[in-house]
Amino acid sequence: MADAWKEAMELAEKTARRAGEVVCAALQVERSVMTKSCSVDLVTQTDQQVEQLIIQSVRDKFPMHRFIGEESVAAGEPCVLSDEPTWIIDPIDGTTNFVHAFPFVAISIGFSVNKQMEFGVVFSCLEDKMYTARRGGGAFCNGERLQVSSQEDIQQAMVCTEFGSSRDPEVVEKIFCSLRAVLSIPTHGVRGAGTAAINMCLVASGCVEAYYEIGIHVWDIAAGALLVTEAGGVLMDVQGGPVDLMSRRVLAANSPALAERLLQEIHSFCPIRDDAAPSL
Ligand SMILES: O=P(O)(O)OC[C@@]1(O)O[C@H](CO)[C@@H](O)[C@@H]1O
Ligand SMILES: [Mg+2]
Ligand SMILES: [Mg+2]
Repeated sequence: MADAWKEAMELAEKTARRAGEVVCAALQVERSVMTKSCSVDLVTQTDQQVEQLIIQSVRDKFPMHRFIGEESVAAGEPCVLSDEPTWIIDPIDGTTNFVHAFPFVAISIGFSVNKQMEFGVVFSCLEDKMYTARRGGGAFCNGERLQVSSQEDIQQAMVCTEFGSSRDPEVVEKIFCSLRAVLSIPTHGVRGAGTAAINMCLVASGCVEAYYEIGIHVWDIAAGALLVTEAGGVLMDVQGGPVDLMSRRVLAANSPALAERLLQEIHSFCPIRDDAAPSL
């Protein structure tokens, strides 16, 4: 049976690669750094330029499709996931890495229909790694099939998480309490690429057994979520139960058992949802 979204997925890969060229070129020149929600929540003109490049490329081919783009939302566009075909875009995941030329920077493009992810594309442009997943079609990196780790023992697991961009003392305390608890299980180690999208690709690749974070946004994880499940992994909320892409909480793991063990150590909290009505 023909794949209704084959052309769209091909466009996503082609556009992610073009966007990666823009990001790599921008790394060679001075970068204009601005801030959003706080002094450490960074954005650059390149983020905005890349998002517009992706949206325009899609609009030219699919004028009726909808968008949830990180920088469009920051500029006041609604963050609403409907049943309509919707492109969920993080033009640069790892902007802080990009500003510091820390070599993990990704373009993340997820595609949803009827609130179900149909494909995900994450281009780690400094590594030249194109991660792709099609619902029911598997997950790949540069054409090589991905499979999550088969490690079942949490005490032999590597876990990814991030410190995030909140510097609220209560949030920082919870992040460090979770970090201490996960490390003290003990696990082999905790790592963070500085981008949720690449952290989820590392789970899908079997390089780490799990990734959790509270504070991410739907555009950080939409594409990576499908990569994880198509590579045989699982997604959960950090307190168990099904993942909610708008909740700003995610736990991705190689197996339900390891996820259930890990969530016992996470000190959770509830950020304002991505789809929450804007405060007056
Ligand atoms: O604003 P960006 O760069 O699109 O994304 C923010 C982000 O990189 O920061 C977190 C790490 O603190 C990641 O989980 C998340 O992907
Ligand atoms: Mg991001
Ligand atoms: Mg971003």
